[in-house]
Amino acid sequence: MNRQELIAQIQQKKSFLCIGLDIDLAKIPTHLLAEEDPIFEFNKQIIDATHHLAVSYKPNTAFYEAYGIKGWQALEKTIDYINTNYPELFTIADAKRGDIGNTSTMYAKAFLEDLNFDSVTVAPYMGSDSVEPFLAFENKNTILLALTSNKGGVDFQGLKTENEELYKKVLKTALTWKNSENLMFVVGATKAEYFEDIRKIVPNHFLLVPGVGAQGGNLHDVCKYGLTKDCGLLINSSRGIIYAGTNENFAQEAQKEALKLQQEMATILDSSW
Ligand SMILES: O=c1ccn([C@@H]2O[C@H](COP(=O)(O)O)[C@@H](O)[C@H]2O)c(=O)[nH]1
Repeated sequence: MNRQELIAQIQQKKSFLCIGLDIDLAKIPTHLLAEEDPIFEFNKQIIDATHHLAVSYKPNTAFYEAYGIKGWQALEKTIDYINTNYPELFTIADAKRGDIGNTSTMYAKAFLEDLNFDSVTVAPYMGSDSVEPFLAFENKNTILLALTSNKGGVDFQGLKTENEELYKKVLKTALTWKNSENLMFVVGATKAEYFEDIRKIVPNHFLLVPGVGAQGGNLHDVCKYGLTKDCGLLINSSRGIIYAGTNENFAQEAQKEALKLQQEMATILDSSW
């Protein structure tokens, strides 16, 4: 999917919501455990109930890898289901990969080619040659960790190097890499006070913003400086939406939570566009 298609979808749905599919078998309704593939069945019902309110879905691969081969198969079925039934949706493999060049090429192939996600999250720690194999994929996005939502995110990302914080150095350096137009950046909603500075460095790139909902980040605080003329934001909520209900009505409960966020987003977009 290209940038214009993503922006068109945001405008049409008045939403920049990304729903996280972080499946924990201990948290899904117990009646689904009798299904042959409970993870896929859960995802399918969540996606069917919320696809008109969201522009993106983000399975975090940890929640699939943890269930071995069955988990990986559920991930494959989930991405195939989205690509077949809702091809307009922007898909993110939240895998946080990155390694020496030839290994990164294999990671990129696995997520962007074989599984056919639109994007994958990547850690910048190993530098340019660990990220450029991802950036080489046409019409795909590499979402680089910049300033993460967790408390310890600032342990390293906030360290000053050459008189500026490491996360700023990551943003500036990444812009010099080949195919940098294929970059997006992860910035946590819990770090809203940093968005003004971040937008000065990356005024046009999309930011994937996790941390709204269960982690306590606030949508309006993020939008104050994060929003651009093209929106420029994908706001992720995982647990806050998918585990809103615990019984047979779980998909409807998830839809209600997604609708609340979408309505807030529509108000924000209406007042800024
Ligand atoms: O800085 C980061 C980067 C990634 N994440 C991931 O996003 C979701 C958030 O889930 P919630 O349930 O909405 O808290 C999860 O997959 C994280 O691993 C993040 O939270 N922060």
